[in-house]
Amino acid sequence: MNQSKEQRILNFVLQNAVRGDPCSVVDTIDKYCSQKEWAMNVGDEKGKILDKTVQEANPSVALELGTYCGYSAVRISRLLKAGSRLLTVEFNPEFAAIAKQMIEFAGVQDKVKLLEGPSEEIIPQLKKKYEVDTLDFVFLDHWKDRYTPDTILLQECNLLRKGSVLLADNIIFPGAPDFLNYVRKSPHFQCTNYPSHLEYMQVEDAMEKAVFLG
Ligand SMILES: CCNc1ncnc2c1ncn2[C@@H]1O[C@H](/C=C/CNC(=O)c2cc(-c3ccc(F)cc3)cc(O)c2O)[C@@H](O)[C@H]1O
Ligand SMILES: [Mg+2]
Repeated sequence: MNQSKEQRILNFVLQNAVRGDPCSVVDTIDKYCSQKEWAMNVGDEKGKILDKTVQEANPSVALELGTYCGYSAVRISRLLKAGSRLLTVEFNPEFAAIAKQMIEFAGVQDKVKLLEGPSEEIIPQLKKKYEVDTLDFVFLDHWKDRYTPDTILLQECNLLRKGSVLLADNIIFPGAPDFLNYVRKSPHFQCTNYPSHLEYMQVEDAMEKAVFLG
């Protein structure tokens, strides 16, 4: 049976990137998805905003919702200091299997824990099952209509602390209007908008940073 696009992306990385070099994995995925097949990785332009936000937060414990092929998991984990970790959540078993191989090829498996399942089930398990106290950084890049319920769930599970940084992809395209409304209206978040472009395209997009105020 013919391969999925995600399998083709992984194969291109396995054949063209440098094993153990996360930057080469990120660059190789960007090369494939800009020249051969578009895919919903955060990409290099928004990826630079992600990099800066991660470096500023310098998280000990980070969470990603929506692993997909592992592009942003590799991108984030390459910036984490020794002893820090990224927990990334993916409920599609095929994508999880691809991402696992991508993470291992990049050599960041010691910093990244891929949690297979839906975020609404995983988030309430983070404290007890995954020994999380609070989250320093959260990257939201899963279904856009789930950003708000999961942000509320993170608060209900006491996983945010004063200064926890949330960064959301696709604020303009495909858009996350209820999330934008929620965080910008909430007295518990200080928001910053970062205009950019949709990955591999000239379409407008943006990222939103929401810092939890406690
Ligand atoms: C049910 C909610 N909980 C979830 N828990 C765990 N994993 C989840 C969850 N939702 C979705 N996922 C996974 O996250 C990923 C989904 C991401 C959704 N992203 C988009 O739809 C998206 C879409 C576009 C886009 C842009 C322009 C287009 F013309 C078409 C698509 C661009 C992006 O940057 C995007 O992030 C998948 O791997 C999916 O299996
Ligand atoms: Mg996205």
